Amino acid sequence: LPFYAPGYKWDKNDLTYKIVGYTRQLGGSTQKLAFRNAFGKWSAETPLNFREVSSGTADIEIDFARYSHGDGNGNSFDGRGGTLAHAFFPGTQPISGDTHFDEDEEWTMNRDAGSNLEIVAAHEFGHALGLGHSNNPRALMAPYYQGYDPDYKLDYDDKRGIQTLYGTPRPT
Ligand SMILES: CC(C)C[C@H](CC(=O)NO)C(=O)N[C@H]1Cc2cn(c3ccccc23)CCCCCCNC1=O
Ligand SMILES: [Ca+2]
Ligand SMILES: [Zn+2]
Ligand SMILES: [Zn+2]
Repeated sequence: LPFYAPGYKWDKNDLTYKIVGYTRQLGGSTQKLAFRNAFGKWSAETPLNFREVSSGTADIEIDFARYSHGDGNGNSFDGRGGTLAHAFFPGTQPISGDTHFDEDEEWTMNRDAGSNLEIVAAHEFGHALGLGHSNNPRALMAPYYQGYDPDYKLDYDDKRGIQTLYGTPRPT
């Protein structure tokens, strides 16, 4: 079970997220839905709940940025292609859990072109919850974007990693 960052996890099940910035390439409601669905993949396998907030601070802050954008030297984006997005592991820093998307990518939804925002978001949120990369090429947490899949889902590997951190859903 080496596929998660040892020690980094949230110590609560109710997490908040805030969409700080949007891309101009997709409608705002499309982006909200993409993030909601991406969080839903993880909440379906754990006791975690995600709530969007529009003011104040949140555990996970989502934004789009390009090249150097103020979160440390090694974290600059690189224009179209290359790195698509990145996220910070859970923790107590303001940047902990934050997720950034490279604005220079072609962000798409529901079509086989560019980079699918929901799938990339689901990968990044895995990091924001404490997962590292998987060496299973079929896993969502694999380090390479696997292209558009209208029926993408968590691989067994992803479920095993997240449940190691947070356990399984609790009966309501
Ligand atoms: C998993 C994904 C959602 C997030 C990861 C980054 C990541 O792990 N974030 O948490 C990502 O962007 N991986 C690169 C890895 C990568 C592939 N190449 C690269 C060329 C240069 C730099 C990086 C890459 C070859 C060319 C293809 C470039 C376009 C696709 N890019 C990738 O798959
Ligand atoms: Ca890029
Ligand atoms: Zn960043
Ligand atoms: Zn990653």
